[in-house]
Amino acid sequence: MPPARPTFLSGTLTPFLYPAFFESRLASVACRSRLRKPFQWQLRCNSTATESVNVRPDTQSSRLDPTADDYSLTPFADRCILTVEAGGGGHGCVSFLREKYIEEGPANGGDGGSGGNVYIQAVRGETSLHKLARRRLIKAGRGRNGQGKVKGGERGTDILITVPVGTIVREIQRHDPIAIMEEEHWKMESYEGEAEESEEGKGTYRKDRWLVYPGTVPAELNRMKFPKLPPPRRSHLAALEPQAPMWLDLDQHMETPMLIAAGAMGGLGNPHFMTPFNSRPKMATRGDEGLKISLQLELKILADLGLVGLPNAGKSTLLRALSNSRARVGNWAFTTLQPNVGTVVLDNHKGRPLVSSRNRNGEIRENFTIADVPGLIEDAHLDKGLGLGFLRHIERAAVLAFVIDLSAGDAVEALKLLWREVSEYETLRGKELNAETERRMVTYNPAGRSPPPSDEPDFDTPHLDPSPTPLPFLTSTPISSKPWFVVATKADLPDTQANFEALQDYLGRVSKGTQSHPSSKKNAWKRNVQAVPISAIHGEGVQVIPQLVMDLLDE
Ligand SMILES: Nc1nc2c(ncn2[C@@H]2O[C@H](COP(=O)(O)OP(=O)(O)OP(=O)(O)O)[C@@H](O)[C@H]2O)c(=O)[nH]1
Ligand SMILES: [Mg+2]
Repeated sequence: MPPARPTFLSGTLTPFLYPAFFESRLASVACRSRLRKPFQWQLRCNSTATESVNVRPDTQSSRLDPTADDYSLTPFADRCILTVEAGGGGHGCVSFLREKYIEEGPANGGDGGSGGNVYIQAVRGETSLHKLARRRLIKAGRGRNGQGKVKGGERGTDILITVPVGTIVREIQRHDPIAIMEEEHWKMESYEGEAEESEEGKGTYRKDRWLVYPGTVPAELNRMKFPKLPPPRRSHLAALEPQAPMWLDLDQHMETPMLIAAGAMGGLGNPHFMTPFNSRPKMATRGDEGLKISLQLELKILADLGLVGLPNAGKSTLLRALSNSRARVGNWAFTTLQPNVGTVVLDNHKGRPLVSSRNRNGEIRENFTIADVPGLIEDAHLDKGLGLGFLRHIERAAVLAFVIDLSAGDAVEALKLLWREVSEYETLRGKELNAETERRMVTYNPAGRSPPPSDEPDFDTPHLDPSPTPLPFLTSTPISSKPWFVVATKADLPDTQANFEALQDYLGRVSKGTQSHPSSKKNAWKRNVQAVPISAIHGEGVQVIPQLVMDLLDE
């Protein structure tokens, strides 16, 4: 008599889970996938229908059971430090009208063009910051210099930085040349006083601010009377810049870019310095330097679904089964060494969507993303294996799927081990956060005493530090309070059914509250925790996952 059919999310289980079925057909595939490890090959194939299996290991690979060299590696970075620089202004021009019969015409030098602006835009479809991580400096174009015949210089080219939705932009340090010039200007104003004012508002020659007529010799330069420097000017677009220090949470797709650094103003041409006493001024001002800001970009949300599992559990195969990803799959631990983010298309606009769901803004969801991270091992929270970096990625997924290999021993124990690591990490992060809050706490400082030395970032440094200290990692929702479910994989292998039933029974008790949550955290999420049996290698059982993820994303 066949064993009783267990009920699952979709009602009944597909036939691949039945021992009689896989012994005759699927064991051949299992053997092939294990051929790359000699011990397992012997173990497995001794027990099942090995004689009928005549499969050469690397010739019959499929998309879901690829050979180890059939993969594409997508570069990935979830954090980067970047310096953005607004374009500097072009210089003003010193020129005079020259025409037939007008030998010494009036000044006609044009103003310099303003520098290009730097914009940022969060767009759907981007999943990584690796392109920006490669470029440490992003600079907008400089304005062109003014020309004769009162021709103004051309504006510098703007730069648009595109980042994935869910990026947090934090400022580390900034160098604002206009702020420095403004300060200098007001100091001069107050010190010089009226005595200087009466002297025709005379200024002095400064090489960094003035440009003189080409060919002016030093002796002539000493005799030249320079007017007072004009007050520093900011582009009117600077009013649209976010307030300093910048902290942007770009958690939505942006239709239009946002300005983060406005280009500097161009210098003034010589007609600006004409006076009744000097109709042919031989000086113009230089263009201003652009604003420089060091920014730390970090992905707050890595993906909608994060796959958590022991090494070799089948996470990358599951990612391949759900998306078009070509993540590397191999029958050994730590095949995956950096996160792979795949996109599951729900609606390709070619008929009825796979799942119809709307996000919090009411927009129809066309896809969702999955992050396949390297496997966790015992004591991963102590940075063992590939350690803390990957626990940090798990922290940034909205929903978690614990991938458990049904053929690798007690599934409940495996789940408990994973949760233990995750919750230890959560405790560690909590402690780090408390220390950080204490450090930033404002202490009462009675008037008259000098304030304690501050280690806050300096927001107006004369020169930017080329390799600034990174800011602490962002904090997000505690992992245990995220919605989660279990993907019980390799259900096509023999003797996995009892293991699955025990797992389902355990999760039922956790949901009802008769069993403590595997993380042992108080506010842990445990509303109807589901277990989905699948065979990722055959793409069976995975169809229910998109709907389940959509339901949990709406939680
Ligand atoms: N029989 C069977 N084998 C599977 C299934 N899913 C994955 N495998 C095999 O299990 C092995 C490991 O699969 P991976 O997807 O690389 O596992 P992983 O969890 O990504 O491993 P790491 O990247 O090392 O953490 C491969 O040989 C797969 O072919 C399944 O559903 N059934
Ligand atoms: Mg993998």
